[in-house]
Amino acid sequence: MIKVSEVTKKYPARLAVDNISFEVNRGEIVGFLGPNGAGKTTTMRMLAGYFPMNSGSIEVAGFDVRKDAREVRKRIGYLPESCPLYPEMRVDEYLRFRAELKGVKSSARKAKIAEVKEQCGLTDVGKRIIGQLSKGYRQRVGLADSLVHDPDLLILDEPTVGLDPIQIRQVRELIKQLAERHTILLSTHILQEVEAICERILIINEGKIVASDTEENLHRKLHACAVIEMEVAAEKAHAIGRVNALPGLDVRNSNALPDGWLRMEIEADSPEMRVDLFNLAVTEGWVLRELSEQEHSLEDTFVQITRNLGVTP
Ligand SMILES: Nc1ncnc2c1ncn2[C@@H]1O[C@H](COP(=O)(O)OP(=O)(O)OP(=O)(O)O)[C@@H](O)[C@H]1O
Repeated sequence: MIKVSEVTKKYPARLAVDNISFEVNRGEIVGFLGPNGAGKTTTMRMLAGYFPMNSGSIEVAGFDVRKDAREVRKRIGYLPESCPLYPEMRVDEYLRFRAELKGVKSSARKAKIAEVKEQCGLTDVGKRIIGQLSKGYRQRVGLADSLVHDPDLLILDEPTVGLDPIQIRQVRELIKQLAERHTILLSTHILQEVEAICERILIINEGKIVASDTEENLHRKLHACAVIEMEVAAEKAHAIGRVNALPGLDVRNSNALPDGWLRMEIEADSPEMRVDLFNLAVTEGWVLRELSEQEHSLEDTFVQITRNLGVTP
């Protein structure tokens, strides 16, 4: 659905996108992640045909963004970061205007507008003035606008930025529903958003694509070893010495707790080494009250990927 090949974009004082290539398949929901200034918005604007690139090529549904801009725009629904709505217009009026501009046939316009309003939960606010709506509702109007010409592909740039937690949840639910019928590329720096919505993650950092995989695979690639948390009733120096004496296990943090308990964070070659630790506790006669594998969050993974490149997100 999207094929980006060796694309570069330079601003006068900054190389914003540096020779990136990636693909998005039809039906996929891909999260486009990156720290501030990484190049997400610039890439999305180029994809939507709003920004020229310096070199490389972008195809959307087989059409070249530069040569067949009209065909590409027909197939893309683009929700920019700050949605340029007309605040003095009423919702219905605005959607009619946008549908006309996007070439929706006049005979189909009324039904299409009703459909996207229904999809975006706007049915009751058609007569309201956009500038008087809450930010969450304005965002829905932006989404309805991006859908009105029935595009195959949705490009959503930080769709929940500035919304309150309830609105964020509603917009996420809406995006999930849209994902049933559309291919979606969604930029965000909110990691929970990616976890909640996306099937695959593209990470961009300093204008370069540094990772592209499912969340699970990214975790697996980055965290080949495991961290095990263990709490035992044992004397600190002795217990650490005994754990470290086992091959493939290394105590990286320890904390003596009240009542003689000791908490250890142990790096292990594999999570299965919890069995070795259990056997050690039995042999040593330690009372054991916790033995668990630490979960890696997407945040850990993201920080590690960007830190590996010498950048703090
Ligand atoms: N119109 C512009 N002129 C000059 N430099 C720009 C322009 N737009 C963006 N930049 C710079 O290009 C780089 C990439 O910006 P971009 O907005 O694409 O990043 P982003 O990943 O979307 O960031 P954010 O998460 O903060 O929105 C940044 O260093 C930014 O300052």
